[in-house]
Amino acid sequence: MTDAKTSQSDAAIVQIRGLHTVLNGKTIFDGIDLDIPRGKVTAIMGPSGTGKTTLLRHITGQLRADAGEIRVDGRNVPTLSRNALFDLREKIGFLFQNSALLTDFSVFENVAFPLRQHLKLPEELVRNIVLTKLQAVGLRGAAELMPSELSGGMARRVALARAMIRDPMLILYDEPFVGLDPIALNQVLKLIRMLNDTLGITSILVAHEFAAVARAADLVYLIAAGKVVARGTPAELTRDDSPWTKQFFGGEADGPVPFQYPARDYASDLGFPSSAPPTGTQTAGGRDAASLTPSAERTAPPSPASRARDEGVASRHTGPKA
Ligand SMILES: Nc1ncnc2c1ncn2[C@@H]1O[C@H](COP(=O)(O)OP(=O)(O)OP(=O)(O)O)[C@@H](O)[C@H]1O
Repeated sequence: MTDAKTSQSDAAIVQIRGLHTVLNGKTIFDGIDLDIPRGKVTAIMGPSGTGKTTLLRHITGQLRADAGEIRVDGRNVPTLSRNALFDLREKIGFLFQNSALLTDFSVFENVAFPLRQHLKLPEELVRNIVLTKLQAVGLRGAAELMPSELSGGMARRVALARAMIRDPMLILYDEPFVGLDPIALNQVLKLIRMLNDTLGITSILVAHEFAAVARAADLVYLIAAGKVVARGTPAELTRDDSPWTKQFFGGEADGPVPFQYPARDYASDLGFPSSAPPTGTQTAGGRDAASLTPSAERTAPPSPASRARDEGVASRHTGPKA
């Protein structure tokens, strides 16, 4: 695992220790430790379904962990009262991939919404704050447009203005680049970096696009199979040659990231006697936490049942391939 000069525990705004999460019987996190350095852009990457959004939900206290500490700005989130949690969330901005704009409200009213919802400010002040944020994302001139009149990239930037409206200490971006053309993607990317630096906030960026992440992030965590499998600057991860980083950043179909979603033994699912050993707790990556060996390193010949499970192509009529 690589290391990064940028992260030190004492500078971390988010500190996660020993995080364990099981959802629907599936282990999503199997003892994760993670530090998000203050004032930096940290990317969380990993295969689909590995728990990146779940991690964001832990940070905001929307989802309780089965075990572990999640400290945000020094406060242990799982132990916070309802009011303390509410106070904490006031300091966190969110940007989701679908932008989540209110379709019946103008751009101006969408951005003003969090101010109007929580604070009783004079209208002139609301107007100044909203226009300042819209100016920062380049859309002051679009203040009177409705969401249906915006391109995907513009909608994302409006959502970004709304996420910043209350000057958060931390912004969480959940796949902010999805569906954007290269120009819009680069605009959002530049904004994430620029707002982080000029406003002195901390950003957590969940994204799949490594080329974009490499340009915006100071630090990258790669999560897979319930664990942090790599951590470092984008340059460090590019050089890292562990099977996880090679497969994930090389976009290769084969490697430790399994193709199959965790499932019961294939042969017994098809009504044949099972020759597979009993499986332990499945991780989000779909493999037992204790058996993260890349497939190339497995030495024993596969049993018919495990071959059928790996290949996943046998039909109900022919049964698993022998
Ligand atoms: N509330 C829930 N109850 C049960 N299972 C859940 C719940 N939320 C998420 N999961 C499961 O947890 C796993 C992780 O989901 P999550 O959305 O965090 O993954 P992700 O890494 O963000 O995926 P993607 O990159 O595809 O968005 C998935 O297998 C999902 O089905």
